[in-house]
Amino acid sequence: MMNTIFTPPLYIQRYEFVIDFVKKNKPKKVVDLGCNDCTLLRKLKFHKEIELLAGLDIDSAVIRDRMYDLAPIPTDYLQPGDHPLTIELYQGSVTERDPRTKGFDLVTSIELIEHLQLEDVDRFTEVVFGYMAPVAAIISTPNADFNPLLPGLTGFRHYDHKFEWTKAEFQTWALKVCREFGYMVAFTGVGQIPAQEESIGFCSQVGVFQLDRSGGDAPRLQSNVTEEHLPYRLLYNVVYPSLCDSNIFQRTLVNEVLYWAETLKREWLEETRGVGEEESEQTDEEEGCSREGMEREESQTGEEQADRERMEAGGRGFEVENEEVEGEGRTDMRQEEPYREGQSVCVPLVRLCSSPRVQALSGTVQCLKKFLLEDSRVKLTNDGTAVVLADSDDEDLEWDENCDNTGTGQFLVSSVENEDWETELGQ
Ligand SMILES: C[S@@+](CC[C@H](N)C(=O)[O-])C[C@H]1O[C@@H](n2cnc3c(N)ncnc32)[C@H](O)[C@@H]1O
Ligand SMILES: [Mg+2]
Repeated sequence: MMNTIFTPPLYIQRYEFVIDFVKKNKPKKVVDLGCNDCTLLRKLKFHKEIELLAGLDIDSAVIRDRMYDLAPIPTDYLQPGDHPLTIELYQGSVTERDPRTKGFDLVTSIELIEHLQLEDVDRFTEVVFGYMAPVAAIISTPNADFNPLLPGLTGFRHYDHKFEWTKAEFQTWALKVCREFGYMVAFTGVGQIPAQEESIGFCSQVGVFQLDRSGGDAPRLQSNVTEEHLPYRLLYNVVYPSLCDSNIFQRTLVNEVLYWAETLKREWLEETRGVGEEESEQTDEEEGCSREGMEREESQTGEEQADRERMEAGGRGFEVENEEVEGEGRTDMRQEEPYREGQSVCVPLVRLCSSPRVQALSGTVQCLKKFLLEDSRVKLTNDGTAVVLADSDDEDLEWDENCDNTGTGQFLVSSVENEDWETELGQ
């Protein structure tokens, strides 16, 4: 009923209120008490600053209902985020203390307290503000003063509500919390009817509590439970892949480098083949001379043009002009093109940095070199300035031990890597 008179619906406005707070305050650890089917958690999951997102509800069935919607999706593996994210869902009561809920930056309790008996509200108050002691807490509950404006409402707004507080009652409770536990509170809310009497306030009243650090340490409740006592039951726990994990970082960078190097190689082979055909009537093509062909400015194709545009779009891609690149000191754009060495094609690291993603991951050519030197899946030239690839269009078929002049079998390894991905993604 309530939702029909507000646009967007009242429950959405409550979630948006929390999301706006998160955007402004960037908490790293957030726990939602009375998380129900995790709707708010699903929205918060996209806020990159959050590193630990927890949910608690007394009703395990309602959590289980959609908890797997919080699982990482294939994109999370293919493009891991910069920040770590752990999600934990617990079944338990807000009236009990569990050490896993301590140390949070933000506790949210949206339309929960009115479902508790009043004596349990006292326990909730002690647990949240005395024991969990978050930096901030957002508590929302119906505003009984607003009820006369709700068409057709007799009694409470929901059959399970044990009480509905007026503005004055909510504020009395909140100010007592502040005094006892060392918090400051701001009163606000969501859901207003235009031209309503201002004194009535919002349909859902909200208290935003902030730990008051001005007066030193606030009094904290002594816990009479041992820290080993874990009354909440962990129902679901997932750690998202992130670039903070060095294995994931390395794998992401190598995949990106191999993909981009193969793309550049293929484009370059197509271009040199075109040049080769033009020149074939005049000269016998020798191995190693294709690079000269590429240096012919007039041979620029549409793809090369696109490449150069990509390089420019990469912005920092060619800061390498200021960097010392070991070996030949390549600073000439033309010398950054792939070149042939025996049966291999070498793609300069400088050129690979024209991929904005490779650039963003590695930072500089020197760092890229360092990362790749540590990885057996990538073969570098002796001077470490270029990635060595098999000189063929279909490396899976043709890059066998006979043509692997590097002895690393790098593409066999990298295709195993691809199979790993498929297993991981369940494809
Ligand atoms: C009205 S729903 C609100 C759900 C959600 N916060 C939202 O805004 O959409 C109240 C939730 O609190 C949960 N709940 C009730 N008593 C609880 C308790 N003692 N401890 C933890 N959760 C409780 C209920 O199971 C229910 O999911
Ligand atoms: Mg309610």
